[in-house]
Amino acid sequence: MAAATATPISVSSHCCSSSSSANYSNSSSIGFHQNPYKFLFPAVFPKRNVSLQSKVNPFSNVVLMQDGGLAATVGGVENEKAPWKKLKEENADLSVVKSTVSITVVGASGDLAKKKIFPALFALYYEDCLPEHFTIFGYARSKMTDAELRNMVSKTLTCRIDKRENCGEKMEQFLKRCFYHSGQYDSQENFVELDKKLREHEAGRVSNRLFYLSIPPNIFVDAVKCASLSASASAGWTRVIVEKPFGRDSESSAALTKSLKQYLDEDQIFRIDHYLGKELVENLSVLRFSNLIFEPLWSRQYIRNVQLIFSEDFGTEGRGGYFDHYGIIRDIMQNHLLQILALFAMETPVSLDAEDIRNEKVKVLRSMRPLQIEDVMIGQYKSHTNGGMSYPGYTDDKTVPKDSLTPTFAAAALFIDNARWDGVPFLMKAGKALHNRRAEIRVQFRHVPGNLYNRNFGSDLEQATNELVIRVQPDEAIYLKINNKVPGLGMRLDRSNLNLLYKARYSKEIPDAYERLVLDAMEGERRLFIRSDELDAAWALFSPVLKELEEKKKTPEYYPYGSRGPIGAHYLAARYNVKWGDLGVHE
Ligand SMILES: NC(=O)C1=CN([C@@H]2O[C@H](COP(=O)(O)OP(=O)(O)OC[C@H]3O[C@@H](n4cnc5c(N)ncnc54)[C@H](OP(=O)(O)O)[C@@H]3O)[C@@H](O)[C@H]2O)C=CC1
Ligand SMILES: O=C1O[C@H](COP(=O)(O)O)[C@@H](O)[C@H](O)[C@H]1O
Repeated sequence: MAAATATPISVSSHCCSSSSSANYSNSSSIGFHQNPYKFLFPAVFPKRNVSLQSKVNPFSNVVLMQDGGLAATVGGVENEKAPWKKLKEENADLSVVKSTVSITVVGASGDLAKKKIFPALFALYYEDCLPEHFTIFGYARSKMTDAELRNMVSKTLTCRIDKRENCGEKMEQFLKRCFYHSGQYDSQENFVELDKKLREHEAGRVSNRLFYLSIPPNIFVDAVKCASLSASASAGWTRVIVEKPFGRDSESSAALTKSLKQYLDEDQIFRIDHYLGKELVENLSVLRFSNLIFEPLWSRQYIRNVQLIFSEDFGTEGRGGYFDHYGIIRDIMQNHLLQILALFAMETPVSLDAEDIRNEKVKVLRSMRPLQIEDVMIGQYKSHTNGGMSYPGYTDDKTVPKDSLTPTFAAAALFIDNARWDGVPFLMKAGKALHNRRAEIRVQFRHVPGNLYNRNFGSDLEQATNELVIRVQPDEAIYLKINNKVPGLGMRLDRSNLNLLYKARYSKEIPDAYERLVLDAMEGERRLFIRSDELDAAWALFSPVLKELEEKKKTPEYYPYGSRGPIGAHYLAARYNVKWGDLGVHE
């Protein structure tokens, strides 16, 4: 980062309206070797908003310092352009900021690359969120020319930008920056070839390199080794985004971390959990820490239980081979739902800096009790016929063993043994092939003591419970269920929702989680990525029970494809005097 004494050449700008306390200093992520240029050549990225203040006023100023650094302040200038673009327009001296970013999608021929990564990169390009100089390389074993990669990418660019103005033109420009190199994941020679091509495109600029590992986990380490030894940036930073799964238990996860750290420093590793990039998950901290009305209620004193619910209305279609080795607990609970739980339950961090937030998340995870076998139930979907349509069971998938006991559904009760949350059940429920697709957090508050209106609620006091729902997807919303009087001369009570429905409140589309996360990785913002100690703490909670379930060959409770899931989930909740909030008529 520019020295505090450097004189700013005033350039104000704004690009992406994502919040971020991004760190441009590059001081801790500087390639595999010490980088002598680190303070002189930060990557030229559109600086995003840096504080909560900028959430309210989502525009940031980017200041080019005379020593070539970029600094950001929060300002009020509405300017949708990227800093580098603005710099150019204002004829600022760009010679000091001639750096470039090369993004290599390793596993470019695969499902995730097509479905998420290339569309996210294009969306970032469309929104002017990528730096002026960038190159994208696809890398995989499949033989492809640049033209074939571009064709593949253009066919699968079904992103949210599709219908926007100039989309076709932008896409053409974008595709011209995309290239392909075919190679093995364990061949240093092939990565040397990649390095050579990258250098040609970098054309002598200070290069920063981002590798996105979109490959099966068994080849993560090979690819990291080759990228590290043969294709890391010589002057700028090198970072690697790693996709889950990060192991399948504590031991394998620790082994993976150890292997990765042979070639990378911890701060070069960006372990992605795409749920952390979802808008409503990002908003969780804002909701808690910037509204006086919530934080005082955020404890065992007022909260009866918290529910983290994930459901999908499709099965493992096409991913059965992967899924059968992991199951729903590892696929969804140990990562996505637990990450949300940690953000929900952590203490107030010292600041919004990545390390402060991650420190608090680790603390809360380490205060949790490892999941006990009696506090978990598992299910598996079976085939079902409805209205002449027939839906396959999990084991009908050809890539799944016929006798598989892998859970496609699970419900669990977790506890945080600290002063704030002692005794409050945190219930998780996750399943595939259910009746709807949804991810949400439900917070059920305690009953009003000595409620004057008790008799107006009849016998079911549950009806009167206040509930805060944070619907992560679809139809992103935050709503609070309250009790009110029905207008009229009588005294009849009703239950209503105070509803912040995002699509009604905001016309701007919500970016895909991958856009936010890829941009964060390029900016060196680690807040939404998983640190290794977080990962260890997360596995410590689930590994023992996963082992026990497997050793005991616990049979899952079968539920029909498209149903609301197994009955056992209700019994589990009932043990803790909880009713799932997503089942009522007034969901
Ligand atoms: N797909 C998804 O929705 C999600 C995926 N993930 C994770 O992202 C990563 C990539 O996922 P996805 O794209 O679905 O994976 P794929 O199975 O599509 O694999 C990606 C690429 O890796 C190469 N590959 C596949 N199997 C092997 C193998 N056994 N040995 C060597 N290379 C192989 C193939 O490229 P080629 O043959 O050309 O080399 C393939 O195109 C995985 O870690 C996955 O767990 C995480 C969340 C969601
Ligand atoms: O990580 C995963 O997430 C997807 C669900 O992601 P979403 O953003 O579409 O909700 C899930 O289907 C997949 O099994 C899992 O690996």
